[in-house]
Amino acid sequence: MTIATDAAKENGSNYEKWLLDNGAKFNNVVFGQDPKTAISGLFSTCSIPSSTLLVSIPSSLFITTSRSYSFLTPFLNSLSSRTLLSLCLLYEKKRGPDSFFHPYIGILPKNVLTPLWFREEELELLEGTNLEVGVKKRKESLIKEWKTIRDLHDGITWPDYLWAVSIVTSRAFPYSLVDPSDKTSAEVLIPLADALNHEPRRKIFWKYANDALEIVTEEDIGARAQIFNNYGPKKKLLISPSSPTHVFLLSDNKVLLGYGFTIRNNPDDWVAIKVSFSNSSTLSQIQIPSSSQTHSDDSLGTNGASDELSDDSSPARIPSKEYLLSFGGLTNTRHFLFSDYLPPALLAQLRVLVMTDTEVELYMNVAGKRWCEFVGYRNELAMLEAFKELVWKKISGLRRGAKQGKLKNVRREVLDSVEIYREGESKVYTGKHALSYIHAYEYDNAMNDKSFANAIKKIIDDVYEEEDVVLMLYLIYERHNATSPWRKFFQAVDGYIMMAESDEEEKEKRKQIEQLHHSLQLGATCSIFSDAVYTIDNFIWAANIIDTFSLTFYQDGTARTGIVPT
Ligand SMILES: C[S@@+](CC[C@H](N)C(=O)[O-])C[C@H]1O[C@@H](n2cnc3c(N)ncnc32)[C@H](O)[C@@H]1O
Repeated sequence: MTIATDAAKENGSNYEKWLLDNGAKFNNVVFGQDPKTAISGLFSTCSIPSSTLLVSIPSSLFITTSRSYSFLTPFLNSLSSRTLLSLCLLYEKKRGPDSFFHPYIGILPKNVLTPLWFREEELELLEGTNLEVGVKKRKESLIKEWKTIRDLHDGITWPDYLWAVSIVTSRAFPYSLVDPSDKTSAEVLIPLADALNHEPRRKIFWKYANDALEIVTEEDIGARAQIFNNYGPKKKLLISPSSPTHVFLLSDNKVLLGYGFTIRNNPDDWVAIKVSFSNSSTLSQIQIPSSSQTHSDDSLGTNGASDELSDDSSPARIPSKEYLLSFGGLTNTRHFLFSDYLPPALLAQLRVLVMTDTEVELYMNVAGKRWCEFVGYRNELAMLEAFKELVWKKISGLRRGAKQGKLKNVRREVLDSVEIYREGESKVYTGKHALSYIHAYEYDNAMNDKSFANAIKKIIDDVYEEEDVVLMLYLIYERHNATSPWRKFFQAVDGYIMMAESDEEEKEKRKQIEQLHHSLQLGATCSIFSDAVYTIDNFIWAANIIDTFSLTFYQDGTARTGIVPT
């Protein structure tokens, strides 16, 4: 969220005149304020069809490091391009009315509420989130950079520097837009183009032509509607575990860190999650860092993310597992989780992590093209447990952090913004990814089958309370369904018998099942549950399957039971 000052508002008309006098073009577009949020942006004056040029800004209005700023020379090889551009902006600001850019600088916000501007107490609100560690690191590195340049321009204070960097972070465009051959991470400030606010997935196109940046809408815009930019990638990205491109999607961690606002139900939300390997393959040894790394904040363009295995987290201490991981191209332990996307590489890595020695040995001989998609039933269950543990550690960290936040000395806008961010992160962890993976005979599946659900409701009062029984009946029901999607699984476990510890135990189990069978009065109530199919032996079979293959998972904080069939 930017805080527009009165001075900035007053300067608005000067600014517009400056833009027009210097060749900027507005095509049925005006500056305005969103009536609900009071955020300034660009609005249409009439309806605008797709493919229309909205604004055009000549390059003479751009602030770039390629202008001749001689004070930059000693720093060209030592400072980041973002810092260099920040120095140019500060230089223009210090020149006051003598600067050509004075009208532009006058409309820039006095602060940008990214976490770099948070007070100590406000930073506590980030505990347990992806940003917790990233923000501290980012601030430290900025302070270090500031110390190297603070004597320039007759002295640069930390607040001056923070302001300039925040303006660049929240408003600059990648320089490659102006010069596609530029492979550096240089950025450029483009007045007017930076007046557009962000909305995910908006179809807008920027192009550099005739020495000007042109912004073209790729969708129809209604009359007097706000015109949005999409600060994220303009092309649909393939989400691929081996490609870092999906980190360009502007999830709330990036939006908050780079631009100082958050988006409720952001469709582009993701979280970074990291698996650490240790010397043992037991579940308890899975170490999840208290907060996974985050990426450097971003401009209106994109930034890459690098990933390295630290010595500590290297699987090298388990030679055979290390071999399996490198064979499968799975040495990158950082993954990006979306609410509806679970990276296959993460699951494959967890399968390796939880492998027993026997599984490692067997798998070394058979690992082929479909690498680590499935190792075995035991392994699959252990892998899901590991995944659950990993995700639940993150969720409980988020919950703990939410409670710890002290509300004293916390600004309302920061509280609201962080709350939306935390909610988004939590939704990613509790999203459908794990549940869709467990395409199991779980309660919801069963109750989605109408004839089964109707029949069940006749015999069980509280179906939710009796989830296990529903699951047992559903297993038998599906086993006798010729087109069941789980036929392969049924074949694999056809002769499955439960090994009781003793005869006594076996007798006791049988007795309990007989009692259950009797109490349900199945055939008498409903033809679906015919006595010929719902025999005591089939009940025992279903109970065995549940005992062996079921696992508990959590949906919206409630424990549910499911079976992993393949
Ligand atoms: C490139 S500027 C956009 C124009 C800006 N609103 C202005 O008045 O100059 C980026 C800043 O606009 C604000 N912004 C952009 N999109 C927003 C959104 N969807 N919700 C809230 N604030 C937004 C944030 O303060 C962000 O740092």
